[in-house]
Amino acid sequence: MTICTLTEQNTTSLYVQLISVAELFTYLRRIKYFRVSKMSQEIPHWIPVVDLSPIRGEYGDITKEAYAKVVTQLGDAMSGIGFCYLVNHGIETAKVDHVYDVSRKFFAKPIQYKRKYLKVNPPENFHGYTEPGAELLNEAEKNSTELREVWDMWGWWGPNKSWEEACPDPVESPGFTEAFEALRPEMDNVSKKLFKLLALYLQLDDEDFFIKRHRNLGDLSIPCQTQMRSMFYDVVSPDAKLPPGAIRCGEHSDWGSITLLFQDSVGGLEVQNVLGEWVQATPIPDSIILNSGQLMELWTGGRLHAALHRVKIPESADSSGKLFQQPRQSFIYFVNPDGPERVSPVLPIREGKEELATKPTLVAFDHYKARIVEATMLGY
Ligand SMILES: O=C(O)CCC(=O)C(=O)O
Ligand SMILES: [Fe+2]
Repeated sequence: MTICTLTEQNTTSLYVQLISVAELFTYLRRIKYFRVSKMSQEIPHWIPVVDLSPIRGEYGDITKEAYAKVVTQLGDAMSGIGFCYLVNHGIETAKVDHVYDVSRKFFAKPIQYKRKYLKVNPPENFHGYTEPGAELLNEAEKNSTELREVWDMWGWWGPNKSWEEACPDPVESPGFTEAFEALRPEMDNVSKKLFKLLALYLQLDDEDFFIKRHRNLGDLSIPCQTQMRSMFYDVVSPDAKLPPGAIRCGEHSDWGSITLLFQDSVGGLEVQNVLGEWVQATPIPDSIILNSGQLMELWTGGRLHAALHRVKIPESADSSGKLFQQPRQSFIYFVNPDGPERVSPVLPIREGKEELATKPTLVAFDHYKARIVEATMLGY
């Protein structure tokens, strides 16, 4: 009996010595994944594509039968890797292209021009321009440098500067503000449909649970931190000395309810799956990438998890064999609950997400402000 036990122990320790620490880590995560994943049959090694054509059109016109055609696919994706591509989402391509166009023109302007629009009064208000390196989404890597520059278009305006004062000069940047504003109702419409689908998937008692907590969608008078964010990742010259830990966007999870992301064809976005592996979010033309944020994770007891993601600098060989980086443009609609909303789990805590049970109830406004302070300590 004793000999047998010793032999087992020896075998185990020998095995542990033979496999690398990295393999051990992956192995442990895998065990944990199989324990936590009762809903998804597959290990998420890719980002699923969800076709929204059954629910094209106005939120108010979509039937239960139409939602039923999409609900499982969307919900499985969001409770699996936590990310999916939305195709046939019905958002007008011309409006999306217009935002790309005005964004590229704005970011191409001299830094002196862009600095006129630096954010005033964050975290109370987060509208305006952010210089490269001034914001750090990866709170754990305080010494890294995130190379993106950002324009944030706050939705609710509150007691701050007037809209006209805070937006780029209409002569210097014609159509800039209008492009974002034209897209906003479209984003609100698709967001409401997604909230309906998620509530149906999760079988919440009230299928309008999320809708009721995002009345800011379509009503700009409601205090909230829903925002559009346009991001430009400039070319880095092959000979440039990058600061240590330079990355386009450090690993992080988003802060709010859901995120809708448009990216150009350059790529570089990666999503971490439950095994700790980085999965490429390869650009799919005309798609939107959807993911859930920290408040959605908390609300759903971890059923919809806020996956870590990052944007690496893509490198490819040019004719001289040097590495070069391509510029990249993306933009996001970050959907957040109405500001005073108090968020705590409404579903049983998912296995593996026990830490959520220990979190205090978060007030949407306070949570977002705390995240802004954390991310912007360097730059403002
Ligand atoms: O630019 C991207 O593709 C992603 C940026 C991002 O994840 C963020 O700003 O939260
Ligand atoms: Fe993000």
